[in-house]
Amino acid sequence: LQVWGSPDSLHRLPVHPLWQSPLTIPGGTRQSPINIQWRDSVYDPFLKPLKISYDPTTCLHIWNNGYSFLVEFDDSADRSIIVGGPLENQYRLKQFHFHWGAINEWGSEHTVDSKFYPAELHLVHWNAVVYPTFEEAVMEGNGLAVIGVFLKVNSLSHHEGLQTLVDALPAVKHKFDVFDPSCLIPSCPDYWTYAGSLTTPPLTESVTWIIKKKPIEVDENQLEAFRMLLFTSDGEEEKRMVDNFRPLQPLMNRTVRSSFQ
Ligand SMILES: CCN[C@H]1CN(CCOC)S(=O)(=O)c2sc(S(N)(=O)=O)cc21
Ligand SMILES: [Zn+2]
Repeated sequence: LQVWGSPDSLHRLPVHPLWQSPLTIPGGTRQSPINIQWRDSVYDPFLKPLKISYDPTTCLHIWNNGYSFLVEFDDSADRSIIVGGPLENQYRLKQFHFHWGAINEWGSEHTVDSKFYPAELHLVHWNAVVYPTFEEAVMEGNGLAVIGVFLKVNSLSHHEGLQTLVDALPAVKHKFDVFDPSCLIPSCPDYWTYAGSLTTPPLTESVTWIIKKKPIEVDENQLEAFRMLLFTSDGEEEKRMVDNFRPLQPLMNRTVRSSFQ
C-alpha cells in the first residue's frame, strides 16, 4: 500500500544540515528533484531504449560518505557504461547510492503524481567522451547522467541483489569482489527523462535524469537496514541516517519526456 506523502506530514521532518536552506542555487533554472506529473509528461517517439552494460568486476567498495551509503566503481576505462536513451554520448558508471525516509511514507527524492516512494536509487554516470575528468563533467550541462529507480516495499518480495548490499551495511567499509548493479534496475524499459541537477551540493545543473517508471520491490527488513546507518562518525552523538532527500524543486520551463505512451 503506497501512502501519499502529504505536505503537512513533511513539515515536521527534521532537515539534515546538508538539505537545509539556503540550499538554493541563485538563478537555478533546472534543479532536482521534481514531481513527475504523469499526465504532463510528453511521449517522445525519438527516445531510444537505454542500453546498460556493466562489468561487475569494476565494483570497488561500499562506504558511508555521511549523506548516504555508496558503492563506487572503477571508472578509469569504458567498462561499465550506459548509452542510448536521451544521451548523445556514452556515460561511465561512477557510483550508486540511495535516498530513503525514516518511515515508508516518504524517502524518495522524485515523486510521481505527488506520491513519494520509501526510497530511491541513483546510479551516477559521467560523460568521459567529452570531459577528461569526472570533476569537470560535474560542472557541465551534459556532464552527468543519473538513472533513478524507485524502491517500493512489499513484505513478500525479498530482493536478492539488494540483500548483497544490505549484508555489507553493518560493516560499511566493505570490500566487494563483484556486484552487478543492473540487478537493481527493473527490466521494464519505460522511463521519464528531464534536464536537472545534483540533489546535493554542489547542486550543479549537469544531470540528465533518467527515471525508471517501474519501481523495484524490496522487503521491510531491507529498508530497515538502511535506517540503521548513521550520519555521525564514531564518538559523536548518534544520528540515524534517514530522510536524506532534498525537497522538491520548481519545474520552471522544463518538459518531462517519457519513453512510453
Ligand atoms: C554527497 C555528495 N553527493 C554528490 C557527489 N558527487 C558530485 C560532486 O563530486 C565531486 S556525485 O556526482 O557523485 C553526486 S550524484 C548526486 S545525486 N543525488 O544528484 O544523484 C549527488 C552527488
Ligand atoms: Zn542521489
